[in-house]
Amino acid sequence: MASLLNELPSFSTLLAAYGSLTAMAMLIRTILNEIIPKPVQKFIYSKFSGLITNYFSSNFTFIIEDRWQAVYNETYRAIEVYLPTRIDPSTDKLLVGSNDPNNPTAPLKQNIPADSKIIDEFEGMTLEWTLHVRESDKCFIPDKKCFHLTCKKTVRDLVEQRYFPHIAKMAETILSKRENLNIYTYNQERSRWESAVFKHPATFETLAMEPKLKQSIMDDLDSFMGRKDFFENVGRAWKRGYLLYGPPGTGKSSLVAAIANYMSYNIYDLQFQSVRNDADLRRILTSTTNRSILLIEDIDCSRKISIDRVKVKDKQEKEGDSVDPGVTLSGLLNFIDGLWSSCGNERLIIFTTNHKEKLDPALLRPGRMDVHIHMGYCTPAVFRKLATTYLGIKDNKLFGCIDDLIKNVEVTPAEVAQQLMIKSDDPEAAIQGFIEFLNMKKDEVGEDVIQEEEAKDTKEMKDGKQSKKHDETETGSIYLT
Ligand SMILES: Nc1ncnc2c1ncn2[C@@H]1O[C@H](COP(=O)(O)OP(=O)(O)OP(=O)(O)O)[C@@H](O)[C@H]1O
Repeated sequence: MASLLNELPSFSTLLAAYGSLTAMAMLIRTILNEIIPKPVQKFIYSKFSGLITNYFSSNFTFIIEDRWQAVYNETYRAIEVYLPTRIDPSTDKLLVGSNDPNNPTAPLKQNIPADSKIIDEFEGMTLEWTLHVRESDKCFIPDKKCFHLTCKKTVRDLVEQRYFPHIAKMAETILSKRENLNIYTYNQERSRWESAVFKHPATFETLAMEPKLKQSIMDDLDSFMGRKDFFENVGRAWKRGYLLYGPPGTGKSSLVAAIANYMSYNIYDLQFQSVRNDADLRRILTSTTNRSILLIEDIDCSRKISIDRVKVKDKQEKEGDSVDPGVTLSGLLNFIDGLWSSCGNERLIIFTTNHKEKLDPALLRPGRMDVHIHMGYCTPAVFRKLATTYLGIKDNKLFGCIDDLIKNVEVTPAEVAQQLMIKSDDPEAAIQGFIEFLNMKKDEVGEDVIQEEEAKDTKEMKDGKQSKKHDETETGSIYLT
């Protein structure tokens, strides 16, 4: 032991060695500082420290962004639905609010604010969630959102195999039990869909329509709903396109509401003015969810979509490739029945128009919109349904007289409803008032016009053609392409 102590360097020798080493290190550091630029030093340091932290850290982080390549990320969507159900009382921050204008006292909805932590427990694992939002500096590019899920490295596989499928399943259950439907509108400034609670009272029960027409629409919807295998087997995208056309006030919007209520689908109401171009349209459409209705109302009024495609092409040729054609019909059709149509399942696409004749023929080609539904003027059957709804009566001695008048006067269900509502507490007076209204309308149109119509109808009958007024304009019809 004594000899070992003798062999150890003395304290002064150690001190001297330490001094020289320190001086050498400082010299090397000064030389490196001189030679290596600061940004490179920083980079090397961050990589080095990152490696050390990763090596020694026992945590693993999954990052789930809102979009996955070209489409909305379904995993992100499931987390968005599931996570608010895991908010516990210890949370120190919460987003709260309501989007139900019909019910201001409805229970507050809760959501997760950016950068705050949510802890979830699953099968003995502790999982820490944070929502990160990166604000976009360009108004037409949406903010980037992502969830970070941090867990122990040791349970990473378990999280992938058990926890994520659990979230997907839970989200589906939550969505299937949702009490309210939503209606979405696209906010161009914030580049995102924004929702409000959709509580429209229209149902197939309240809708006044020719019974056969109504039944055939319901049958068509039934044969669409829940038939994933059928659509797969016949090689079609699980989508259905409806074109509703007819004069204003014949119930096109009411039918859309009735369909949404019948199917329990949310509505995405798209105004073409808020779409810049086809790329924008594709991004907007791929951000909609399954089991929903994409509604484009008054499609004939969309200046952009009805731009003559030949004119755009001419302009492009004249002014070079820089001309942005905006939204083109082909861009829209590509989503309806082109290659992009297979993105998403169980979707209805509904266009409405007051002027079918103004639509681009490409949209009307067989197979494009699967079903064309004509919403026509009031018929005796439609009147009776409205009388039952608004006056609570199924029959009246004056109904025969109304039937005769209705066959000769173009009156919309909206007009009928309005008239009947005036005296809904006194059915007799309401019926009398309605007859007066019909007579007034008849006089306005003028006897000679009616005679002209009748002469035309008779001629068409003689020629073997069907009367347009009775076939389409009045009664409504359904046409499967
Ligand atoms: N077929 C109908 N059955 C019951 N109510 C109807 C019907 N058609 C119209 N109405 C009543 O008239 C109102 C207006 O109808 P709606 O907005 O559905 O017509 P529209 O065809 O969509 O009109 P527009 O083309 O102007 O948008 C509705 O709120 C509803 O009360």
